[in-house]
Amino acid sequence: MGPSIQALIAAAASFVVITLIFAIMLLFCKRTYKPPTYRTRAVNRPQPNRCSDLSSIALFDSASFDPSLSQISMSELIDATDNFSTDKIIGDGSFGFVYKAKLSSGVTVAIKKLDKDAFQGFREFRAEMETLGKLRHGNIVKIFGYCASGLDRVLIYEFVENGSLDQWLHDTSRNDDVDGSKQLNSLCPLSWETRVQIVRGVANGLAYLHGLEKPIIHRDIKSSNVLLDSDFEAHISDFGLARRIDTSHSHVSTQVAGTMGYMPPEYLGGNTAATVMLDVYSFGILMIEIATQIRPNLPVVLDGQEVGLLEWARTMEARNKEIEMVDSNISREELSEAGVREYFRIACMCTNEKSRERPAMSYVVQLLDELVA
Ligand SMILES: Nc1ncnc2c1ncn2[C@@H]1O[C@H](COP(=O)(O)OP(=O)(O)OP(=O)(O)O)[C@@H](O)[C@H]1O
Repeated sequence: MGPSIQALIAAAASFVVITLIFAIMLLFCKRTYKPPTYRTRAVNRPQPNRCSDLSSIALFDSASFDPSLSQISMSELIDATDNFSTDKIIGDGSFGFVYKAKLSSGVTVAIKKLDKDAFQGFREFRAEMETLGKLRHGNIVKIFGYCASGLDRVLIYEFVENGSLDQWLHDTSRNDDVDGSKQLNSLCPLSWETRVQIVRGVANGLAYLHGLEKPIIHRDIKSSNVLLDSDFEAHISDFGLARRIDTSHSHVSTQVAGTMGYMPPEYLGGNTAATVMLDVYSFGILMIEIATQIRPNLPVVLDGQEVGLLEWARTMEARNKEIEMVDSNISREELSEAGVREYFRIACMCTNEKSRERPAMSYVVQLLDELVA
């Protein structure tokens, strides 16, 4: 009798111990599991910690928006997108999906529906409406209208036919032939001439933003925020992090945000006073990315060692090996040595460690005009 009671107690004790171990493991897994995500926007994204935060930012004053922008009803957007059907998705940004749709007027637009639970989404909506909503320039994407219904916020843009530069540079599926064989289509890879034209367009758009009476810092210049129209003309998009500088100041104090690989050293070091030189640096990195077809956050091998893209580009430039840096898919006959050298010289000027020594975008436009000529 005695041993069987002991055996029972031992069995019960082991059951309790095993259950406890399982419970602890479950708890641990729940805490550490993070769903996979390919959204990589802000390095420092403010999160709502009180309900009032969300409701105060959710309220908006449409009086500060440009009156020429159309306010579009949610029912029209639901009709145009088949109730935001996944078939209509053309992109996925940090704050929601982007849909392609035709409005009842017949205009084709890109519709960005901001995630309802994203606090930053409401800020993005306001920032876009209050900056981009008032801008008119050939190298800046046009906002067509908006929809604010309950907690839903939707931004409606002109549709830019050739999508983002990022896709043209890095999305290899674009090169897949129908039967899956890797055959480059006639536009891929982008020619050197087209790349220089795109760079010039972005420079022109930035020079416009920085030259406004109250300059605008974009703060997130990168290849996925450059859209290409049917003529491969560049249109700067995504003004969710943009800030206006007051006329009496040369900077704006703000939280550090942006995309890794494109942010200047002074900003990464925690300096929260953002100036237009922040965009100049990101633009220089973008120039290197466009020429080399290498993502700025990936390491490059130099003399058998992995280094950052910028360090590699600077070293190669110092060794007069600019042509070797150019994407190997571009025919060498297309390249002029002097032109490529000047291209990288401009990129290196823009990415100077010292922000004060970077050139103004208006001067960069001048240099690029001479390069094109
Ligand atoms: N006006 C537009 N016309 C055509 N395509 C667009 C337009 N706006 C956005 N897209 C597509 O949707 C994608 C997502 O855009 P979005 O600005 O939301 O995010 P992102 O810039 O790619 O990423 P993140 O938000 O992390 O910076 C773009 O890369 C582009 O392919």
